[in-house]
Amino acid sequence: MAKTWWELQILCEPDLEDSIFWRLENFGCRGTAVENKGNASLVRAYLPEFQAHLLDLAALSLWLRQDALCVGLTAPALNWQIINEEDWGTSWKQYWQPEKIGDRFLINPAWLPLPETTDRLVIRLDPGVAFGTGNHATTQLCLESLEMRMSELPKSFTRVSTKKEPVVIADIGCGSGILSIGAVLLGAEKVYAVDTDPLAVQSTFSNRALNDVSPERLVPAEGSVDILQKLIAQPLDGIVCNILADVIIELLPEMSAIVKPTTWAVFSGILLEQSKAVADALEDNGWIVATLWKKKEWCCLNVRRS
Ligand SMILES: C[S@@+](CC[C@H](N)C(=O)[O-])C[C@H]1O[C@@H](n2cnc3c(N)ncnc32)[C@H](O)[C@@H]1O
Repeated sequence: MAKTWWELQILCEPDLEDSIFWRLENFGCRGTAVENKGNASLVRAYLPEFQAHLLDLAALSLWLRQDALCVGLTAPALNWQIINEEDWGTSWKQYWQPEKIGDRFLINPAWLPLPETTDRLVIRLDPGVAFGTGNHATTQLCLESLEMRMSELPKSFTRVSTKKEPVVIADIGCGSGILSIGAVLLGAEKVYAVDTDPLAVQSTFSNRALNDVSPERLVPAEGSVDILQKLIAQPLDGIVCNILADVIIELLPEMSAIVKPTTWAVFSGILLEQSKAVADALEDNGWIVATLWKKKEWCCLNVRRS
């Protein structure tokens, strides 16, 4: 575990938030938060000190500048400082507030009290070092798609299943487990949550406990489609996969082994300009693209097997 961390502070135009989050995620940052500063946004992110040299931070600054100038926006200002282990966990938490997503979800940070009354499905989260606080457009698109897909399940369906035909889902690239927990709350009988990053798997385990989801209903595992092939007893009813477009395209052929003619899937992590390449790859691998939903520069493809 790192003893010291870089705290990065990026003051930017609000329209740049998503591309900055994505850059930071790829840079290896753990935990990002955003605060409104008048007409601007202040993005904070944290990275173990040993993972980046000053030169890397300078390069990051250049990338952020280029990303902004490419879309005709003002270059953001990046500042950094070193902070201690004890401080990093608490420093970004104070900027992360409960957030409603779609018609049915409320994301509640683990350290804040639950609302006294709500008609929403509450996902309690402490993402720790994993991606998935719910404030990224791609996560929101996936939750909204799951909501739409799974609204056919009986309204009375809750954690205690009474449903005759269980819905079994895989969350590929689970991060904090936010989509897996969302799927369980919407009525999935069982969700397999896989991620190649062991810290993400650890985070999904913790969030499973935090949301009182039983180990039978949410099964986290380190790996990708390969591990799913070993874990599942029968083909999946649904897949949700929020990873980068290139990774999705690479994983598609392997997915054929875990689906059946009625399987549906939600793919996100796709920039609008990459949507055609992903849609073509999906069709080449036996999927029918039903809808494309967009938010900011990101999109989500809702697809089905037949
Ligand atoms: C954008 S995050 C999504 C997290 C969460 N599902 C959400 O929607 O907020 C993508 C996750 O995919 C994981 N990942 C990257 N490549 C992967 C692969 N080939 N197989 C499985 N997971 C992968 C990363 O470690 C990361 O946690």
